[in-house]
Amino acid sequence: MASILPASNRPMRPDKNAYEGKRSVYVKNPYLDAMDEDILYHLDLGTKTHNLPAMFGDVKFVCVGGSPNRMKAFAQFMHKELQLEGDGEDIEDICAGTDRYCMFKTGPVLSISHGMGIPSISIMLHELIKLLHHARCCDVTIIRIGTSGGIGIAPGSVVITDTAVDSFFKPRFEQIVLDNVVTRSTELDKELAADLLSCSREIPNFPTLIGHTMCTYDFYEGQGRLDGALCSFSQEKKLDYLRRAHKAGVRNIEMESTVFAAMCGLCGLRAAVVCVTLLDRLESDQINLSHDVLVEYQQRPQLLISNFIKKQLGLCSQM
Ligand SMILES: O=P(O)(O)O[C@H]1O[C@H](CO)[C@@H](O)[C@H]1O
Ligand SMILES: O=c1cc[nH]c(=O)[nH]1
Repeated sequence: MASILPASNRPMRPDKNAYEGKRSVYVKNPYLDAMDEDILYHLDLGTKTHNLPAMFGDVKFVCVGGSPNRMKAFAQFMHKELQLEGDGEDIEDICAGTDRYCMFKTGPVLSISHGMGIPSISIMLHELIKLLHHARCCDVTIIRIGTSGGIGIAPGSVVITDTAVDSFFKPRFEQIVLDNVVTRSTELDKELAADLLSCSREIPNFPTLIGHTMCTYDFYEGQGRLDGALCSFSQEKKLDYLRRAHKAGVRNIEMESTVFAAMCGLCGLRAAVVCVTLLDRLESDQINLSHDVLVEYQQRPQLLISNFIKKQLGLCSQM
């Protein structure tokens, strides 16, 4: 397997301490500057049709997650938490002209849906990162707030990812570029993860841990489930695989973290992945939580991130 990390693909970490000084959002594409216009097709935005610096120049926090409703609810929640004018209920979808993704802005917080899986989030990230670049944003923190399957931990636990790993438990994301395999690092910002963990400690009854997150290309066979339309392995093989994953430090499984970590790292974004676990995969495959429990679990990463953002903005007394 080719393992290529050319100089132009190495992470750009311009500042020693990410919390000090200005940190720009980088695009790593020599062709972009020469383009007369950049149409962000899947976001229904563009450099000629929209004044991106005016619309987005003040963005400091970007939160992404699979579901449009979750990301709208998060934007409305943040609106209230930041005590912005109005009740936020009528918040507008900036990407209403497309039904691929939805995007909401409340103060310095942007909330965007990315759909399910690596190809879907990858397209959104290309256009989001270009948007942040065109808008001349700096010091942006990006956080994926998602759901996942836990391994050996109680459902409802929140996992803050230190490193995203692939299905072989390796900290890498393999992107096919033309007919080459380009391997990119999936390290996330350790200082940010530690800050999020300490923030979680201030919320009562809030089980949180730091661990590796495994990112797969599929929800069923790809995550070792026995309940898909296809299954070509035994219960014993499934448990052996999940136990090996646990031994390698994996505490949860989802479907976007490797490409998220790789792209954000390369483009100078301080990034974190915070996912609640919906079940313990050593116990079951089916998600049979009641609607209310599911909603409450999905709110956990939102609550943590809202507290974190408020602290970063100096709106909380504790930090
Ligand atoms: O909760 P979200 O953000 O959708 O993410 C997780 O849920 C989906 C599968 O149900 C996958 O996209 C997985 O990564
Ligand atoms: O088991 C799970 C639950 C949520 N999301 C996943 O990708 N896997």
